[in-house]
Amino acid sequence: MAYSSILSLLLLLPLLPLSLYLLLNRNKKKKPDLPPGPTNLPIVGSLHRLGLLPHHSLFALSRKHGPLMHLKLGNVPVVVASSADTARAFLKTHDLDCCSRPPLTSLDRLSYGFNDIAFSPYGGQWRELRKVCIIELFSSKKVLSFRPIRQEEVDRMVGSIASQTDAVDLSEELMSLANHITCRQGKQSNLHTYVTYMTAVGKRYYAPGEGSRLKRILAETEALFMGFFFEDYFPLLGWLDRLTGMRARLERNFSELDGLYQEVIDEHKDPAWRREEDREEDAIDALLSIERSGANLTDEHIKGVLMNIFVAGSDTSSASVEWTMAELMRHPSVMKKAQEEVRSIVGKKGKVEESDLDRLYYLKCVLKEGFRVHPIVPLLVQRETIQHCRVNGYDIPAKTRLLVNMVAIGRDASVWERPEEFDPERFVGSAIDIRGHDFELIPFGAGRRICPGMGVGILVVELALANLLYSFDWELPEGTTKEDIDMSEAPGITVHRKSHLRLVAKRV
Ligand code: HEM
Repeated sequence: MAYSSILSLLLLLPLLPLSLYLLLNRNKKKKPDLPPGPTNLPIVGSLHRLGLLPHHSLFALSRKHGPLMHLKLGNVPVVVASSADTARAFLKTHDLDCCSRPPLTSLDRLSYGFNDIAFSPYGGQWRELRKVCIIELFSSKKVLSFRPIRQEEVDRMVGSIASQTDAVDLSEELMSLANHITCRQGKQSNLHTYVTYMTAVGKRYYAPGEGSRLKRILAETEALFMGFFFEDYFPLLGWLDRLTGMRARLERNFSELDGLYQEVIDEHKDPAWRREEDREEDAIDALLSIERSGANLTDEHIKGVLMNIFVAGSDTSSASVEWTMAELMRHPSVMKKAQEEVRSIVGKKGKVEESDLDRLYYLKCVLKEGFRVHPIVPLLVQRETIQHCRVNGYDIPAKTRLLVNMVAIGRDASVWERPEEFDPERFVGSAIDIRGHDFELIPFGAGRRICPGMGVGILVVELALANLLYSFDWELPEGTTKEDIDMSEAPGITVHRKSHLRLVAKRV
């Protein structure tokens, strides 16, 4: 008996290492099968590869590593979607797994601890705030009710351009248009201001003096959004942000913006202001009355929403028209065709109105091509995965940052013929739309976090461009040719031209 036990023990002996291996690895997780990507250096990962225009650096990397790429920025895992298919996988198939936002240092501070829509993590609070704002700011009824204001401001821009004999700074005119629409001044005095087309910021912060103040503050906000904070990539080194001065800059910008928002809120809380006869109820009133009703909404949420509107609502529309006008100047035959369309459809009426826009088919093709070649928010707004998902057979762990690269998607040679060329004809007869269903072209994003201002953004851009083409013939300043037009980009979440677009406008 003892002999047979010893024998079976001896026979089992070779299996011992295998059993030990299985025992030791029982609780170990399988290593995730991550998408391919560049080799990451210790500590910095691939941060050194990004440069000032990360959408272009990432596009170059995706040509080497493919449409789904994994890399590390500092300590942080990042995936980059660079094709329509991978964008669809993240923003449609796995939208719920990927619809949060990363808690970046600057966003945290400037959104009052994520009490906003654009930068707050996915959850009940974001859903509530987005719902209120969609009803109060972005519903078709609201957008329609602000139509006269959009028209008046576009007319004002046309008048201002017509009054200039030298080359016009079109970038400045468009920026001014977008800001006027956002911060619409009231009829009477600067205290008795009334509704804006979407918020009601009250005073004309873009008026001389106030305007340059707002512009400077917002330029700094943009710079801080793109600024490098150690905390975001190396959480243990967050204290270095004090040494670099970034923390102090952030605090300064925060308190300037806070002062501005507080003024708007105090004004709306003032009983005299509230009784003002001429004043229609606006979004701030609506948010304040929800606050008064005891709902879980505070002044900080209202300030967070104001920040979103200042940042997301104005320079996006102006940049879209600016880039498209620059391309039209480089492509005179396209300009001519677009002008012929708008002039023949609108006739001798004197201006283009919103009711004309539906008939301007070629103009819409021109704008689509503008968005394809120059996506204004080229990496959308960074997202963060909420839970693990599998895309294209690869693991995408929870808490991975997601970048969707619109530059790569817009120049994907397997989708677009001659992708480097600006040619609106490619959209003639094409069913591709820009409203978040066709992932080849999603300038407003897609899925749950799609831009809620898309409807109004499209109207402003179409109305402004149509009137510029209808009212003027455009020439380059004397001594310059179309080859001289500088098409370089300035760094930022929203991509602007590096140099202002200056053109000579001839009234027709
Ligand atoms: C041509 C004009 C515009 C463009 C190209 C644009 C583009 C975008 C893009 C790409 C996103 C990110 C979407 C995503 O993550 O999937 C976004 C988000 C957003 N946009 Fe716009 N936008 C424009 C106009 C506006 C306007 C006029 C407003 C409002 C005043 C606005 C308010 C917002 C807000 C609040 C978000 C955050 C949505 C969320 O996270 O839930 N945008 N926009």
